[in-house]
Amino acid sequence: MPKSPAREATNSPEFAAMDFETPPRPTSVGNYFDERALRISNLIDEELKPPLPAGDPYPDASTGKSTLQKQFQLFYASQTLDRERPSWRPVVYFNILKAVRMILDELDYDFSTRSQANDDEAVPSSSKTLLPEEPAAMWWSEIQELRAQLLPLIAMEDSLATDLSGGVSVTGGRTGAYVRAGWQALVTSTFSPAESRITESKHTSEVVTLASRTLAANVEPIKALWEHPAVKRLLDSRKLRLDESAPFFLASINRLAEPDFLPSNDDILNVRLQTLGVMEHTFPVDMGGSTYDWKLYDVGGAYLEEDPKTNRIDDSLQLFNAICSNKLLVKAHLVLLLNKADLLKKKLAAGTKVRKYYGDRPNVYESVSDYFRSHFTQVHRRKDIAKRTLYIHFTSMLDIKATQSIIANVGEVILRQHIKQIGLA
Ligand SMILES: Nc1nc2c(ncn2[C@@H]2O[C@H](COP(=O)(O)OP(=O)(O)OP(=O)(O)O)[C@@H](O)[C@H]2O)c(=O)[nH]1
Ligand SMILES: [Mg+2]
Repeated sequence: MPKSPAREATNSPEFAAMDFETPPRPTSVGNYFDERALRISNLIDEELKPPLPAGDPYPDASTGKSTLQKQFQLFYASQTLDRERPSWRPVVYFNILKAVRMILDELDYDFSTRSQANDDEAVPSSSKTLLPEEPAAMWWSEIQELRAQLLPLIAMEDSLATDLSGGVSVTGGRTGAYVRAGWQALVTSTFSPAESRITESKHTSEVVTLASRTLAANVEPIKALWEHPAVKRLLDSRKLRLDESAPFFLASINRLAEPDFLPSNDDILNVRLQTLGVMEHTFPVDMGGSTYDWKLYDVGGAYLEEDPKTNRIDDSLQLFNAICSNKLLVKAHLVLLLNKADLLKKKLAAGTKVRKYYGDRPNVYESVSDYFRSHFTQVHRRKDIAKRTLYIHFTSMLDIKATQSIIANVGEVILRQHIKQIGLA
C-alpha cells in the first residue's frame, strides 16, 4: 500500500505534544505542594484523543521560536521588520505551493487506496472507505483537472525552496525550506558595483517573479481546490495534515496573489520556515537611559534528534530540568513560555479529551493548563540551583497584542534586575 504523503511529510506522532511520561517523584513529602506533586506525578502518560475540528492544524515539532524572535523584532526594532518585508514574499509563496502540493498528493493517495479497497474482494465491506453515495468519479475528474491546471505552479516548489535556502539542497524528501543567517540578503538584496556595497534593491530572483505570476494566474483553481468537498472530507477525517500556516494563507489567496503583494505582520508571523543552525539577532534596547544591544539566539529545531518513543512534554521537562540545573546559566533569568495555547484552547473546546491519568478534572483550558504548568513548576522547585523566580506564560504568538505585552513585561523584569545590579556595583 502506498505511504500517505502528508503523513510522510510530517512525522510527528499524533498529539505527542500533550502525551507525557512520569516525571521524577518528589524527594520529600509532607507539605501540600509535594502531595500535589505526587498526585500530579501519578497523572502521567496522558493522551489527548481526537476528534479534531475541521481544518485544525496538525501539531508539528516547531514550537514557535522564530515567531517569538519576530515578535521581539516587532517590539524593539519594527523598522528592520519593515525593511525585511519584501523578503517574506517568497516564503509566503512557498507556504502556499507546499500546501497545494500536499493536498494533491493526499488526494492521490486517498483515491488510490480507496479504489484498491473496493477492488479487493478479500476486504470486508466494512473496511471499504468509498461511500456509496459519494460522487467519487465526478470529484476525481474535477481534481484531475485542477491538478493539470496547477502543475506549473507546484513544479516551482523545489526551486523556490532552494532559492530560500540559499542553494542548500534539502535531503530526505520535500520537507521544506530551511533558512540560516543572512538568507534575506539572498532573496531581496543585490550587490551594486557602482556603489561597491550591498544595497537593498527591488531585485527579486527570477524564481520569485515567476512564482508570483504563476500564482496570480492560478487563483481560481487554488480556491476551487481548497473549497472542494473532497479536501474538506480529508481534513475532517485528519487524513490530510497541513502545516499550520496553510489554512491562513489558502483562505487569503486573492490578496496574496496580487502583483504588488507585500506581506503584513500577520503574514510574517504565520509563515512556516524552518531554521537551520543558530541565528543571531541584535536589538537596540533602551535600559535606564542607555542603549544596550540585546542578542537573541534563534536555534533551529530541525536537526535535533527526536526519539519517537519519548513524548514531547517529557522531552521539554528534561530540557527544562537541564536548564534549571546548569551551572553556566546560573546568572540567567528564567522565563518559560508555553506556546500555542490558542491551539490547546481550540482542541479542548472542540471536545478533545485529556485522557488516562487526568482523572475527573474538568476538561477545560484553565484546569488543563494549570496541570501542565505544575509539571514545570515542580521541576523548577526541585532543580533550580540558583533559587530564581520562574516566570511562566502561556502564549499565543500569533496574537500580536498579547505577545507584545508579555515581551514588555519580560523587558521590565530584566531592566529592574539590571538597575539593581548597577546599583550594587
Ligand atoms: N496557532 C499558533 N501557531 C503558532 C504559534 N506560534 C507559532 N505558530 C506557527 O507555528 C509555525 C512554526 O513556528 P516557527 O516559529 O517557525 O517554529 P520554530 O520553533 O522556529 O521551528 P524550527 O525553526 O523548525 O525549530 C509557524 O507557522 C507559526 O506561524 C502560536 O502560538 N499559535
Ligand atoms: Mg525557527
